[in-house]
Amino acid sequence: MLRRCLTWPPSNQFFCACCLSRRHCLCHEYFTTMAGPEQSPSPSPRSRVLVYILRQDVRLSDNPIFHAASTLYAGGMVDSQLDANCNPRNDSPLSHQHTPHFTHFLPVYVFPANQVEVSGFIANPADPSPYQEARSQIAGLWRTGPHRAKFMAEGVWDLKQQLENLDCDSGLQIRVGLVEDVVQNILDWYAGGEESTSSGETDVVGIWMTSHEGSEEKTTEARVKRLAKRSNVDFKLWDDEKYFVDDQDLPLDHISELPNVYTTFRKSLEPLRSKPRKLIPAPTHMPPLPPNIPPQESPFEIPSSLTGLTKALLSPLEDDLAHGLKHAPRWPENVDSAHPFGGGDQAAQNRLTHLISSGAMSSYKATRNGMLGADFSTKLSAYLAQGHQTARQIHWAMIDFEEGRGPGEDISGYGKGENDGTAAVRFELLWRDYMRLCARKFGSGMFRLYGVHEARKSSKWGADGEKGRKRFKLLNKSGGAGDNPEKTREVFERFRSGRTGLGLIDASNRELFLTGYTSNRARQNVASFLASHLGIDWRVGAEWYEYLLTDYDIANNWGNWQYVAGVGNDPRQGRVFNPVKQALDYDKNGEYIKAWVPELRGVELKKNTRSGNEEIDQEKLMGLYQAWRLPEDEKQALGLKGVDWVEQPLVRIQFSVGRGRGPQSSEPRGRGRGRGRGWKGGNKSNGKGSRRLGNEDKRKMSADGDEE
Ligand SMILES: Cc1cc2nc3c(=O)[nH]c(=O)nc-3n(C[C@H](O)[C@H](O)[C@H](O)COP(=O)(O)OP(=O)(O)OC[C@H]3O[C@@H](n4cnc5c(N)ncnc54)[C@H](O)[C@@H]3O)c2cc1C
Repeated sequence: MLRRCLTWPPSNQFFCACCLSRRHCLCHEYFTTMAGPEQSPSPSPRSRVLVYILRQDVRLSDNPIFHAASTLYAGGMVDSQLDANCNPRNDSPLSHQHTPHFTHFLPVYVFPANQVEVSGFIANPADPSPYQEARSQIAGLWRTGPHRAKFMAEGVWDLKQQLENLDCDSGLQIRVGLVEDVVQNILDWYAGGEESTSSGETDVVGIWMTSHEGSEEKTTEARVKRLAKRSNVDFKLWDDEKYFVDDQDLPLDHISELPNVYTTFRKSLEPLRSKPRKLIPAPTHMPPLPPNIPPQESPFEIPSSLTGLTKALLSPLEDDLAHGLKHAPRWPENVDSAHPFGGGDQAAQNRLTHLISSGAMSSYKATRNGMLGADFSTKLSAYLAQGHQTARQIHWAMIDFEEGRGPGEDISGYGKGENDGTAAVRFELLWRDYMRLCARKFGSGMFRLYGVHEARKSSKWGADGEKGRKRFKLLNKSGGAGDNPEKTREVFERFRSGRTGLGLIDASNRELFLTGYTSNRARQNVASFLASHLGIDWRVGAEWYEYLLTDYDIANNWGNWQYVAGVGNDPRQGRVFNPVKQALDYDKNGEYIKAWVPELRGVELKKNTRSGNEEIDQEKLMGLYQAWRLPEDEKQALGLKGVDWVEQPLVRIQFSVGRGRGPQSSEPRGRGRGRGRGWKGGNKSNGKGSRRLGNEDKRKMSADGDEE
């Protein structure tokens, strides 16, 4: 049943009315040429399946593999891999000579059993799971918590529906297990293994996947490659297209040349606006799924609805949602999540459109250090992390605004080129690239206690990576600083529960626990507090974030944690954020702390001046930032007497407002990652002496550059 093409593919050609193929069509089992007349049926050919293993590239748009599969199947050239100047890329991983001829395309998304707990997929609860629980190495926490699990499920389901809606027999298979086990199962099944019944007519001709910077993910890639080779199947690892500036356009011959300072890296690429490559169009037609598809291997079963999928992911976690915490945070009244967004390619595009048309993108530079509400920053991180969206999609949407196309006509700056907000977003997207490149450069050094210093063995950290370095308290044994691991575990529990006694830290940790999100400003303070004020192994903090963050991203999380902990690529080693000073700068009316620590909502901050005006009572504000400083009668009235985090805070920071820089006059100057706001040498946990910024500190702060 061949028809002449009217719209797609280009006219004067023929295509199969069922699957729209212009080439080898199995719907009616004949082979047709692109423009040739209808031919008589030939003997039934074997199906030739190209398998696409998806990980963090769960989207149809700007996806090189979907695009290539669609284009090649339709007999076209993969011509849309364009560089920033619209020139065809000469680095496409596809050459037509090396592309396997395929008749069917099998996209498979795998929930990897080493990272996501999959026991909730076991069909018969009496059956044991063949996999260990997906827990972190040091603190034994779940690796994927409920917020991200739900977001991932939504993204996968969205893609599945998009593929099914193309109406060309395409779709997405969902599997659980180790990626290599899933691949092995597919290969065995099609090779006619025991369990297959009607699969003998099919050959797997290729396995494609997108490369990833994580060391664990790299191991998976190597294993899949080995399996493919063993089965004589073509394996192709596609370049990651998720960079803002494509990694192939960097002025580096080898990753070892990546500068150890972000500023140097950024300067080598400016102006950033001119660097990203063009988008890859979303396919409108895909090759069909194979007629027979290997089932999920037992004992697991894949649910047939999004609700079922989410339930299977969440059920093992729900057994202990408090995660062993005696005082797990509870959702306070009258506060909204800053990140109420669902997962998926469509949701990502909607969010992006909202940011542009509401003006939030243009005002980003001014608002990005906020902590309350949905629009102070983009909240695109989770979409980027799961590959529901690419950085260059954000870039090109901003270009449209800057050049006066698309939404946002009413917003100031429309059609007037790059503005402070859009430039600042590009700046952050490049930070994200940089973290990914650091992950590539330092590999497993990202996860070591002494981070990249251990990997580098820098002289600063001692030629043997040991000498003169700061000691961290460990959870399982003494870290060498006379610490007691049992006590460290208790402190870590109070940290996770949002009961340290430091308002900003507790608000952020409670928000994170309950919503899966906390702002960049808060993250910096929390990480600094754990690593420097509490002196605890920063990696357990990173694991805690890995568990809870919806936007968890291996490079961004581990890279930022080690950066703030002073063992990463920070030119200003040893900075410490003062969470009281930071609260004064970024939560000067205490709204954020009151939102997430409801026990403190009753603290009355306003007082009348002699002239009858209202002003913030500085002493009360300090009591909000550290509740131990509240007057005794107020503690009594608020029911805070005897509460551990109020009366025995983990750290007491002596800090007072003065020298003309009271909160009303203190406008935040720094833009992030501690720049200008960090507090060097800040752990005053012994409570001795008042800490004010001396001239030396101020000098260093302004000289320290302005990088975020
Ligand atoms: C200790 C710590 C842990 C972090 N863990 C993660 C993580 O697991 N996943 C993650 O995506 N980000 C992480 N970040 C970076 C940053 O906090 C988040 O990207 C940001 O808060 C997400 O909110 P947003 O999308 O509104 O960001 P925006 O401020 O709107 O920024 C736009 C985008 O730029 C990128 N970006 C922004 N800040 C950074 C940064 N400091 N480093 C790298 N990329 C950045 C993100 O992709 C973000 O979506 C971490 C930061 C710290 C200090």
